[in-house]
Amino acid sequence: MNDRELILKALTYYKPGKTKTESLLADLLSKCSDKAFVNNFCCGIIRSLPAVDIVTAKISGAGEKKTSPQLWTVLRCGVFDIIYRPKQEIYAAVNEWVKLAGGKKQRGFANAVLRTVIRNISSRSVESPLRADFLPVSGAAGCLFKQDIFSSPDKEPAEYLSQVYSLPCWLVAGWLKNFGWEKACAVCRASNRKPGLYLRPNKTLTTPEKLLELLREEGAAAYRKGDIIALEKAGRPVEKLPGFEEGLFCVQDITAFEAGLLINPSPGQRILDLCSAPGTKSSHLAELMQGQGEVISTDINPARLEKARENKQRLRLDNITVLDYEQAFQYAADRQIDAVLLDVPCSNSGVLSKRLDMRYRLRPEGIKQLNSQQYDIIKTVLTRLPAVKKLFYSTCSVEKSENYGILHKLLCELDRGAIRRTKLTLPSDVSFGRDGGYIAEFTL
Ligand SMILES: C[S@@+](CC[C@H](N)C(=O)[O-])C[C@H]1O[C@@H](n2cnc3c(N)ncnc32)[C@H](O)[C@@H]1O
Repeated sequence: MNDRELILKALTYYKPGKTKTESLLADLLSKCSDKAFVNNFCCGIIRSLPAVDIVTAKISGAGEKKTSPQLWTVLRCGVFDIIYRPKQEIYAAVNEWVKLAGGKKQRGFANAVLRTVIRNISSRSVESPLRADFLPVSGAAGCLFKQDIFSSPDKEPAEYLSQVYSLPCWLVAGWLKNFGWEKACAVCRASNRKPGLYLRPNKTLTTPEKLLELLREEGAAAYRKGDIIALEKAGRPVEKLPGFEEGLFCVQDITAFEAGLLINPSPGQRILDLCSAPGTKSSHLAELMQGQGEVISTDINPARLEKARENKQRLRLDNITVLDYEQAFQYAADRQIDAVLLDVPCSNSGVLSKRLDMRYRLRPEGIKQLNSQQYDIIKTVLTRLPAVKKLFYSTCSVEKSENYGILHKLLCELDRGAIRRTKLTLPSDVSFGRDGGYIAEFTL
């Protein structure tokens, strides 16, 4: 099977929100020949399926229910190639997909639909303001159609953004309410970008300069952004990069890195990281403490906590104590704790570009459930470790109810304590991009 046949086979049975994209991709990548093409194509199309389906249905009159799964997938792949890969020679791309449509009748149908889509496009790559005949693809550039395809951004802004960026309408409506039009558009764009990969050098073992040199010597395309290294092209899995086994770096986005800088623990302090797995923030705190003091690292999920143990070993950070959940509370109760970090489970709405499936799984009820889980995690600390006075609460969500909303509710109910500092970062696609996230320091 060639790469397109493999993609077609995998995507024919893809069910948004149900199929596990990670396993789908892992399986595909183990069989294909051009890994970068297959990975980019599949991630791109999975992110954009609703927009692709709207274009296909509107222009051709064809619908998912009226065609076989294989034929519908051929149309999806063809439309995606036409719109989202504007550098591709258009008819060559279409022909490749048409060939895979099945018998003569199906091939004729796919050919007719894809050529109708092409005829309805005035430009595959042009900068335009957001309009009902425009589908943004990358930054301000996108595909301009000869007819209106989407809702009017002026009359139904949430509907429009939800359609062109393939995001749930209720989620976009919340962003519009909380951030306004410009910022909500930027969050939508960032949620659909191909995410950048950043490495945090382990400063107890190396420096950003030395790590950069090592990576470049081995052929990786990388550059420094302050203390972080942006990896443009690794050419291999992260675990195979030079310095990984030796613990010289950890994969971490700039936003999560800045959360560690905000916590800024001093050497000699003792910090409890209660939701620590797989240990990325724990290791950053331990590094910032220059190998002194102690980070107590635990998590309710033992399998995930094992990853934190592995990371501690790999990064050679002796000032991290990884303990099972119950054991960690007993250990912490007998010691002075300077601060607790609660990097709680969340909707991931700030990292949708990385969590490909999340946009199809998110529901308002799900966020309400997370809210009570988030609240309960803080309450557990207050009940079980009453001597703790300083806490950091963080998420990779940009939803108000998961961030400020939780802390506000808590402090109102307690009628004591104060929020000292907060930092909300919206995801961005500007210069290599960054995740969205929230961190707050509060005291009791
Ligand atoms: C966002 S992840 C943490 C990421 C981690 N801080 C890092 O930087 O690598 C949230 C974690 O919270 C854990 N978790 C969920 N409920 C919890 C609870 N009640 N107590 C402690 N941890 C919990 C999950 O198992 C998950 O590993």
